[in-house]
Amino acid sequence: MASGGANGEFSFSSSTTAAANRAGSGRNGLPKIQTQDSAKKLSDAAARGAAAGAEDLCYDDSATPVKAQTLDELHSLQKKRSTPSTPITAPAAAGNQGAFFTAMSEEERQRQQLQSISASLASLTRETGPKVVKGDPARRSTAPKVGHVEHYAPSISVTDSSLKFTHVLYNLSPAGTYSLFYWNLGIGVFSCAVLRVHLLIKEMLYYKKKKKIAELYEQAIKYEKGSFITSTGALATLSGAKTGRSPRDKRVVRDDTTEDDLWWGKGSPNIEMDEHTFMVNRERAVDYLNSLDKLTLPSSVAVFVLFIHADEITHLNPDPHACLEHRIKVRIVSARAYHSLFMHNMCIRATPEELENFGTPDFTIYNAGQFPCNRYTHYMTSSTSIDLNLGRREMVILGTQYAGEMKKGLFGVMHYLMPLRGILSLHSGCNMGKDGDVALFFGLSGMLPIIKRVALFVFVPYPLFLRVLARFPFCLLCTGTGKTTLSTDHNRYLIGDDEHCWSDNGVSNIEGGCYAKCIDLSAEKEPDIFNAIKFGTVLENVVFDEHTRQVDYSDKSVTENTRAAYPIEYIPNAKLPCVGPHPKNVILLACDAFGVLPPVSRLNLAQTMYHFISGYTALVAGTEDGIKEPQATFSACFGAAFIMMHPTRYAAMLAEKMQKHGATGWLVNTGWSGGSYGSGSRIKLSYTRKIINAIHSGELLEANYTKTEIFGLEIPSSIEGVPSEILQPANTWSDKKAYNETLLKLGGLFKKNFEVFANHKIGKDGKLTEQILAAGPVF
Ligand SMILES: Nc1ncnc2c1ncn2[C@@H]1O[C@H](COP(=O)(O)OP(=O)(O)O)[C@@H](O)[C@H]1O
Ligand SMILES: C=C(OP(=O)(O)O)C(=O)O
Ligand SMILES: [Ca+2]
Ligand SMILES: [Mn+2]
Repeated sequence: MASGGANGEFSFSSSTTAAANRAGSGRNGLPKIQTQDSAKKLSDAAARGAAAGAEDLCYDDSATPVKAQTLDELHSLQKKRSTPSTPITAPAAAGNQGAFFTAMSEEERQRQQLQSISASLASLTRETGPKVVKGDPARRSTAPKVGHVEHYAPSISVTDSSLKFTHVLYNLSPAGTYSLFYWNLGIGVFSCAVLRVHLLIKEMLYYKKKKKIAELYEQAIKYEKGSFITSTGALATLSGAKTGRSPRDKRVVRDDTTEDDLWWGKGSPNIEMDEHTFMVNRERAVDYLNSLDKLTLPSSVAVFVLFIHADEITHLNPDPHACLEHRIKVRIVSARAYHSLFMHNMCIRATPEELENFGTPDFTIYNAGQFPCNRYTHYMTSSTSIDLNLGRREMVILGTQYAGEMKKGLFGVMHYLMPLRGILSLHSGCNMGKDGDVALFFGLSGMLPIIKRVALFVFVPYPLFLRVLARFPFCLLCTGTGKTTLSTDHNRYLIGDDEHCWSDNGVSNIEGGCYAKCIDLSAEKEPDIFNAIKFGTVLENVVFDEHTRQVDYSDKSVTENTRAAYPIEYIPNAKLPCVGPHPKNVILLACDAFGVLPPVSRLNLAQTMYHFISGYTALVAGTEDGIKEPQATFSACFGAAFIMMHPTRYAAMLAEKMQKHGATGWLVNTGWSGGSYGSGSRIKLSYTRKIINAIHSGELLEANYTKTEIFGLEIPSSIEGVPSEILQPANTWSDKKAYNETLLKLGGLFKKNFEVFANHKIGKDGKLTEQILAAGPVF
């Protein structure tokens, strides 16, 4: 089946003799491409239909059943002792938001912003846009400023919702803080000669941010049960019944545009819906949001997802806004301050000037997560639906409050838009050494228990559905593979922990913040992440001591997927702006709970592609009777849940870029050693860090290698600081027979998973294709 680039140097042919070429495809088996300008756009026809006969690839997902049966129980889990006693009183009227801009009259600016918000919230079928009022209804003292738009409606009828005001909180900012910002800027300009410029930027961003955070905290604490300030100043919150993403409820509108560009059918993560159903859900979300007393729009209405082209940014240029070419202006409309603060932290924050000139958003998210979708609506299979409409540039969220849906939803949008521009979107962490050497860390999302028996889901009307969710008999628990943990490295500059782009000019972060797992977090093992949990950080689903407000990171009472979302400048050595040159090392992370993959192996290009397309990690299945066993998971491109086009399209782009820029591939097992889950143990994080250091420094390129059986992986004989015996998995298993059986079992699973990719032909040259097919396990 045709799939891939019209210009493609890369192709996957259905060669069955590929294995025969294996011997010749050692690590030097592939010549480097010398092309100068080979960032070729791959044909739009690439993705379609390619998955025929595929197994379902989208395994790395589904929402976590929360460990509570009622809302009260959920809230009681969060705190270690009694119920909260501190009365929350509304702060004395902060007055209305101050005027920071003089170019346009404040009056006019507000009127325009309110109108734009009203337009976003307008019902498309009934009355005009809602009357939008700025400010918290509880604080309002003066006459409200009202924004209102006329809307072309097929038939206008008036309902109660059109008679009420919708209160909108945005650009939450007590007047005066900006003067601090400008004061700081002044000092900054003065002391520029002595201070590193990026430190200044960090500080300025900090002050700019602070004002917004304070009010979002107040809103959360006042209106959202389960919101507390922890001992380090973070905002602890609960995400409700869903404590992980729900990829099986992620739907994409299939229309004329997406029909050709996107990957549909078996194996694809894009579950289709039609335009009409999208509009039904959109209307449902908008009606819900308008029925509320107030809405919060994060950090002002305008949150930028800023995406920068590295070429126009020399690495000393501190201005992250220098290049606007690939950024997308996103408006997030949500009911919860928690969601606003989350997106404020995770997106690239706009400057005051950008907010002033925000105009119409490029993309809008309607987050009505507290409200379920209606199962009588066509296509709906549960009370959760995350709906993407690329044509309308909108996303609607119903039935899940897990904030990660928003960030990963936008990632999906980038996975669509960027490849169309010849830019590769990556589900990877990224950091850079002092000498400018960049490393990418690919790995599957972790901590996403899979509900296996979805059929057991019995619909009970909200809010009783918590009871049902708690009763899933079987789920898979997996841990993260290490993107966030390993890219956050005290000796290197952090470019980002999760979502990047690789263009002709280098790498850039899509986001402006990090989303770290907190389970078992410790200051000793992960100091930078630990210290980033402070004022401004959103702390999801953690348990804390009611009196000391100290978080117990080992407590899994609410969920194992506890999370912290913080702005990237909370990491002391963040690289701002978050861009870097072309990667030198591409590290594929797998948490192998079978314990048979080596802690590190060097990959040739064909092997890198094989493992990139496979996207392996292992989950640990927990059953009701407490038996736990590893289960292989394959997720193409280490993120099948987020890609929009066929995996081979991204893989071909990665191969081309790695060849062109001479990047080396590595496979790092951050999982088990000395036996499978249950008998062996997880490789120590300190060892993995030593291994990663040896990759960064170039030490590992110089090592002596031996090749393994079955997978044909090249293992170094020694690494400074790591016991040599653990480098060869065979040595660490006491039961050699069990080792061989497990190795063969895993090899078989890889083979079976890859079958579906064997029939892909991209472009004319089948050479790399054959090599990739030969680069998997052979036995
Ligand atoms: N050897 C190891 N390498 C990497 N992470 C480890 C290791 N051992 C334990 N961990 C833990 O595993 C988790 C990795 O998760 P994370 O870095 O968030 O993954 P991702 O960002 O890829 O989803 C962290 O909680 C980390 O502390
Ligand atoms: C951000 C997420 O993933 P990760 O585990 O890759 O950090 C998520 O799943 O919500
Ligand atoms: Ca992820
Ligand atoms: Mn992560």
